[in-house]
Amino acid sequence: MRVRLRIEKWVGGGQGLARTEGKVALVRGGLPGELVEAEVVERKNHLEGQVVRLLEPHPQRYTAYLPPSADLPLEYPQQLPLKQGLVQEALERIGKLEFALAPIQASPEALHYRTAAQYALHPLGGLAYRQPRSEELVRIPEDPLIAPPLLETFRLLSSWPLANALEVVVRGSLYENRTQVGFVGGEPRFFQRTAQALVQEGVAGVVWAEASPKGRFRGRMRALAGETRLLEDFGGVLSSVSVGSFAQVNPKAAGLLFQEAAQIVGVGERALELYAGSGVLSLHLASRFHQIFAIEINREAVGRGETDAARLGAQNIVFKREDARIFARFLPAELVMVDPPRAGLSEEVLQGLLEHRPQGILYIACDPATWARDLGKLVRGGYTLVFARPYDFYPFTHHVEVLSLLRR
Ligand SMILES: C[S@@+](CC[C@H](N)C(=O)[O-])C[C@H]1O[C@@H](n2cnc3c(N)ncnc32)[C@H](O)[C@@H]1O
Repeated sequence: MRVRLRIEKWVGGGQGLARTEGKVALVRGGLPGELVEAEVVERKNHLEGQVVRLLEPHPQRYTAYLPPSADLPLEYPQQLPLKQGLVQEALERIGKLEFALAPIQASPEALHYRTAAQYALHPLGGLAYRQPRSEELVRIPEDPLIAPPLLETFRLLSSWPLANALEVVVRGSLYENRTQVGFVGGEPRFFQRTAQALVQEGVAGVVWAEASPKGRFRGRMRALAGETRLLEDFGGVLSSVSVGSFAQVNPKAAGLLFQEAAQIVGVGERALELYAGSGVLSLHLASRFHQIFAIEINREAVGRGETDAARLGAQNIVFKREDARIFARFLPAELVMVDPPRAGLSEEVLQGLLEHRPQGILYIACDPATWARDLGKLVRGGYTLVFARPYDFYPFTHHVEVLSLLRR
């Protein structure tokens, strides 16, 4: 059904909220203040849909080309109060907490900031994005969100027939000004010659990964050509990254967050970092604690962390390839730092924190909703929220990171 809506505000997940005939409508593709025409369907308690026509666009709507993943087409300065509002609202509505956030930290670059990107391969050649919630592929001629080292790789991959892969992943380093490429799907032998050619063209390394139902790079992987790791600068700490496991995609913005985290945690005997990745945060805190345990489930990330700590002489960081749920084995610790995936903390980790009650909990989050849910439980369990600041790691999208500190 087609309706005319005035978007009142932006809510979690990048949807515009509007009201029509006593009902709430949540629609994608609209910005606060805009008058739009939307195609909506009836859900249990609300309407849901997609903007099909802008009747009165936002005066600061961003009109240059953006890929479909960029769901916040607004001039950069206007994006920041929206994101601040999303986090503040999550804290109040989901966490049931009254707390004034510190002002959002903008990304040092509004465009060309991403050092990692995944694309589908279009059957007619070229790189594509899958439309949200559909299998439809949209060919993308350029990607203004990717950082300079990735631009040449994007161009190379766009011009080559890569029909055997399901997806291609690019990871770059600003520090080295180079990239790695990962092909997902098909068989490694399909990509051998392409991998060698890419390395000849200046790509640092190429890997292949099977299309695993467990997720990207969670199944078999094989190095096809060149190097498997690059060094990246995260706020003055040189840490390794690789195409096959997690690393922050906006190193300049993440570097600012790690630096502020190191300033606010104080000093102590022992700290634990859960969901540590390759331990970049632990490396930032190495001089503040006598010993740090970095707990991470991904073997490759743990391997990179151990190599980084050895290269940087941080002998007091001990990596453990473990599930965060067993963190209590490494207690007591004055500080527990967590940076979980979007789902937030598992019930076991939350209960463990409430039972063992470390003095401080540093919580870094990439999903304000699950962060607010977890913070509500920690505060009702006796912790006080003493600091929280949103960080914009992902300009032109609804995503926002948060740095926060709780004390008991
Ligand atoms: C959001 S990333 C943060 C990584 C790191 N702190 C950083 O900034 O680079 C989340 C990390 O948690 C890891 N992870 C996911 N589930 C886990 C679990 N149950 N136990 C331990 N680590 C887990 C992932 O492999 C990933 O490296």
